[in-house]
Amino acid sequence: MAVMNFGGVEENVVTREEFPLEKAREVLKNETIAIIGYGVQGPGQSLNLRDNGFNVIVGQRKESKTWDKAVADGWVPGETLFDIEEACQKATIIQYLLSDAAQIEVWPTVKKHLTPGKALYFSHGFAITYKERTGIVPPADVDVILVAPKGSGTSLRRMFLQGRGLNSSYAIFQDATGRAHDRVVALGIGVGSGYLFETTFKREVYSDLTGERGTLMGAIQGIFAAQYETLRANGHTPSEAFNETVEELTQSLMPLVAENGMDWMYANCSTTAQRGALDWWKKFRDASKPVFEELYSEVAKGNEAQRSIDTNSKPDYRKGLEEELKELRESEMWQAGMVVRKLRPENN
Ligand SMILES: NC(=O)c1ccc[n+]([C@@H]2O[C@H](COP(=O)([O-])OP(=O)(O)OC[C@H]3O[C@@H](n4cnc5c(N)ncnc54)[C@H](O)[C@@H]3O)[C@@H](O)[C@H]2O)c1
Ligand SMILES: CC(C)(O)[C@@H](O)C(=O)O
Ligand SMILES: [Mg+2]
Ligand SMILES: [Mg+2]
Repeated sequence: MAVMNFGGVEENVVTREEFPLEKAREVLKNETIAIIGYGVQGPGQSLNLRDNGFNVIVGQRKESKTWDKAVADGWVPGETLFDIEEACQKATIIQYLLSDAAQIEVWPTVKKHLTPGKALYFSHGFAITYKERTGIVPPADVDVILVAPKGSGTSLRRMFLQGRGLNSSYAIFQDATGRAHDRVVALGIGVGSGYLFETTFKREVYSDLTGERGTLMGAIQGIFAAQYETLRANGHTPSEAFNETVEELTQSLMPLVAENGMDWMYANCSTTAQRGALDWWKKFRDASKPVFEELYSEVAKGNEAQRSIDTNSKPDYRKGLEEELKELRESEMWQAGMVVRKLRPENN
C-alpha cells in the first residue's frame, strides 16, 4: 500500500508496481472466479481476467441475448459458461455483476452457494449499504469485497486492450478468511485497474450515485441542453450550437483537461476565453451547488436507491429506459450531433 498525497490529503492507494500481475496470479492461483451477469461490467471484467491468465467462468441466464454474446466472446457452454446457479456452485469467488435490481431477485440462488471461505465480490456498494431495501445479507463466514471500476465496463475493456487501465476503488466489508485484502487487491489488478484507491461500501455507493446523476451523466446533459437551447432560441444554427456546446468540448478541450488539468486547457485558449471562464465558473458552481446538495441528500436517505429498485425491478424496465434514451437520441441537439460526428474526417 502506498501513501500518496492528493492535493494536500494523504490517501492509501495500490499501484501495479507494488502489486504486479504476477503477485495477483499467485494470490488467486487456486481460485475459480465466477462472473455472474454478462451485461456491461461482466464482459469487461471477465475478458480482462481471462486475458490476464486467471481461472474464470461466466454465469448467465440461458436463452438470453447476453448468453449469446458470451458465446461469441469465446466462453464455452459447459466448460466456462454456465447458468447462474451452476457457476455459483463451482466458484470460490462470486463476482456479482447482475444489475443492482436483479441482484435482489437472484440473491436466494447466490446465497445458497456461499459456503464458508468463499468470497462475494461486488462492483457497487449498493446491495450491502441499502441492505434493508435489498435484503442482501451475506453469511458471516464468507469474505465480502468490492472493486468498483470508475467508468463503463466498455471502457475497462477498451483501455485494457490499449495497454491502459481504468482506476477502481476497493473495499472490504467482511474479512472471514483473513485473505480478503489480498483477494480484493488481486482481483482489482486482475480486472485491469490502473490504480486502486481505498473506500468503504457506503462511501462508494454515495459517491457513485452522486457522480452518475451529477457531472458524469445527469448534470452534463442538463447543462448541455440549457446552453444549446439558449443558443437556438437566439437564432444560432444547430451546427453552431452543437459545435459550441458538445463537439468542441469532447474533441478539443476535454482531451487537454485529461492530459494536464483545467488550467492547462484554459491556458491553451485565448486570453478572452480565459477572462470569461474565470469570471463565470463560480456563478455556475453557485447555481448548481444547491442541486448537488439535494442530490447527495436524496442518495444518503436511500431515496435514489429505492427509485432505482422500484423502476428497474419491473419486468419491462428495459423498454421504459429505451424509450427515454430514444427521446434523447431524437432530440434536435443529438440529431445534430449525429451529423456532426459523421462529418469528422476520420469517420469518412
Ligand atoms: N455498467 C457499468 O459499466 C458499471 C460500472 C461500475 C459498476 N457497475 C456495477 O456493476 C454491476 C453490474 O452492472 P451492469 O451495468 O454490468 O449490469 P447490467 O444492467 O448490464 O446487467 C447485467 C446482467 O444482469 C442480467 N440480468 C438482468 N436481470 C436479471 C434477472 N432478473 N435475472 C438474471 N439475470 C438478470 C442481464 O442479463 C445482464 O447480463 C452493478 O452493481 C453496477 O452498479 C456497473
Ligand atoms: C459507468 C458509471 C456511471 O460510472 C457506473 O457507476 C454505472 O453505474 O454504470
Ligand atoms: Mg454507478
Ligand atoms: Mg460509477
